[in-house]
Amino acid sequence: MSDLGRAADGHPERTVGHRDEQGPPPLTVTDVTVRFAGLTALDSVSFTVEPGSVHAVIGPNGAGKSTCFNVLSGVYRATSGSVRLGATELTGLAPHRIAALGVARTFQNLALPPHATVADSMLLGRHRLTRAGFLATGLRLPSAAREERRHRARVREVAEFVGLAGDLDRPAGALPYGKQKLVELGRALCMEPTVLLLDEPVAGMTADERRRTAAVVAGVRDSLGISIVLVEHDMGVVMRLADAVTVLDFGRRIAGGTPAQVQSDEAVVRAYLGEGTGTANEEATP
Ligand SMILES: Nc1ncnc2c1ncn2[C@@H]1O[C@H](COP(=O)(O)OP(=O)(O)OP(=O)(O)O)[C@@H](O)[C@H]1O
Repeated sequence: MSDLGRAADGHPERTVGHRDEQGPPPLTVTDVTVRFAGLTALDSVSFTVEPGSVHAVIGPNGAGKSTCFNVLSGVYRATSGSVRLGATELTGLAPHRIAALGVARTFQNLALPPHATVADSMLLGRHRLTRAGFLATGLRLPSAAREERRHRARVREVAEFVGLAGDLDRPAGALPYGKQKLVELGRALCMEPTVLLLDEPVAGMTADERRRTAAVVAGVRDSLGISIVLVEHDMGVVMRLADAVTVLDFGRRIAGGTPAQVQSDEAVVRAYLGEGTGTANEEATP
């Protein structure tokens, strides 16, 4: 894969890179249904994540967002329907196979090794790209050392992109929460994904951290051309970042379109009002 693109904060010195000419393939969700012992968590949901776009999946509590995320990442198996990346069927594949096909994810709750440095945490993302076997690495053969140097250089580039260049040698667990979330994002980027699945990336963050993270996510799309699926409660971030929005309610897709379209959609407003948390645009300014 190519160099990283311009950093999300628009840092002028960083080079703009390009992904391959064709960009990532579309991620197509078709008629996905998930049932848990009598409860239909997703009911024939379809949407397409266009290449290089941010596609948000929103909805009131219990709407099926997490279930949808878990189907895309392979944690849950759809009862019926399909998920395809380009022509490749992802339905029923194990999470590591889906990751190996270029669909990386972050977690809603932090999933970092507590004492590892930022660099080592992000290096974990390079695992599937590592060629040297255990033996070569264990024996510290020159080929393995060369490969590790290459991966560490890449980790540095990614760290710079997400704004963590100054934190590489610090224990990830000692960083402020917002930065720890960026380490997770960086680790996912280190996998060189074509699609990034973000599970509530700004949950629990301060306003400043939210803004910074949103800028990094926008940079991932704009500079790297990676498609992003964003499951997020923060409407301000969704409305600012998303190119397209799918709205779920009680497991059904009740609306889809641009942020402006879904914001004024009656069914969407009703769904959010029904939850008693206000309208979909209540939190429009993060
Ligand atoms: N593993 C499971 N077993 C049984 N039921 C589940 C499971 N996971 C989710 N559900 C149910 O499926 C429905 C959809 O839940 P889901 O967590 O996908 O919604 P959500 O939109 O992510 O909600 P929230 O915003 O509260 O996180 C809910 O009724 C939930 O209780």
